[in-house]
Amino acid sequence: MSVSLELRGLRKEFGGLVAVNDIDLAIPRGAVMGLLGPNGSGKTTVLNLISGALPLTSGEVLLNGQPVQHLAAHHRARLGIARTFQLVRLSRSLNARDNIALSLAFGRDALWGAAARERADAALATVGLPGRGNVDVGSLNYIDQKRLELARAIAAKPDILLLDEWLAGLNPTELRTGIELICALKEQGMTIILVEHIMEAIREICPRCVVMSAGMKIADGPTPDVLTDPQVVAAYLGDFEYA
Ligand SMILES: Nc1ncnc2c1ncn2[C@@H]1O[C@H](COP(=O)(O)OP(=O)(O)OP(=O)(O)O)[C@@H](O)[C@H]1O
Repeated sequence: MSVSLELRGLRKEFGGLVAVNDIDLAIPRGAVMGLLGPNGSGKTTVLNLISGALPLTSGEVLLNGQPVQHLAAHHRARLGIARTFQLVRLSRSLNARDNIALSLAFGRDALWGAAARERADAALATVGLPGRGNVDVGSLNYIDQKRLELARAIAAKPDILLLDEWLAGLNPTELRTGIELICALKEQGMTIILVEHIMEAIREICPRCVVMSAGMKIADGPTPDVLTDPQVVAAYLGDFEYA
């Protein structure tokens, strides 16, 4: 399987703080990987460095073998990197369809007008919001706002989907729906990095997990092995007996 995304010596310093400490990682096309770690371990920063929301201090981000770390976020989006944010970011002055259509105009296919609206409606249907294009974003409940944000991310048909705690804040029924939705995207062959604290979801969705602690990668392997790795348990529990 060819490599879709590769990180080489990825490093981010904020002043004296090393938030991401020389991470190496290769994600094959179609793989679904969980990115775990205690609060503040650097997970969101890694997503920001991949998407281009933040400039890196050193290292490389390769998309399908091509270095992209020098490119702006919108350029990387056009090359096939899409993401959701920890806090939902939607435009409340636009309806659901136009939130997606607007981002498609700047996306990889630069779609406008009827073509963009059609693609937007298809994405809404994929995430369980069929026929809801005209609704005001403000009238959507929390899970539907999350669905809409996901629809916007997948509408551009990205190669890589970065989900930053997309399942956080959902009730148990919504969580089930959310997990099934991500599993359906996985079945379609999308390459996904899932930053998540909900272990039930990680176990169900991700065959592979990477764990970060204090900016470093401390584990990478099959999820059942990683979740029982003493070093990972220690990082989560602060139990230095195992460290
Ligand atoms: N823009 C920034 N400026 C300064 N420090 C930052 C910035 N963004 C993140 N940090 C710091 O970098 C470290 C890693 O933060 P990051 O948000 O990547 O962690 P995380 O693993 O995603 O945490 P959480 O699970 O709580 O979201 C933290 O110490 C954080 O305070």
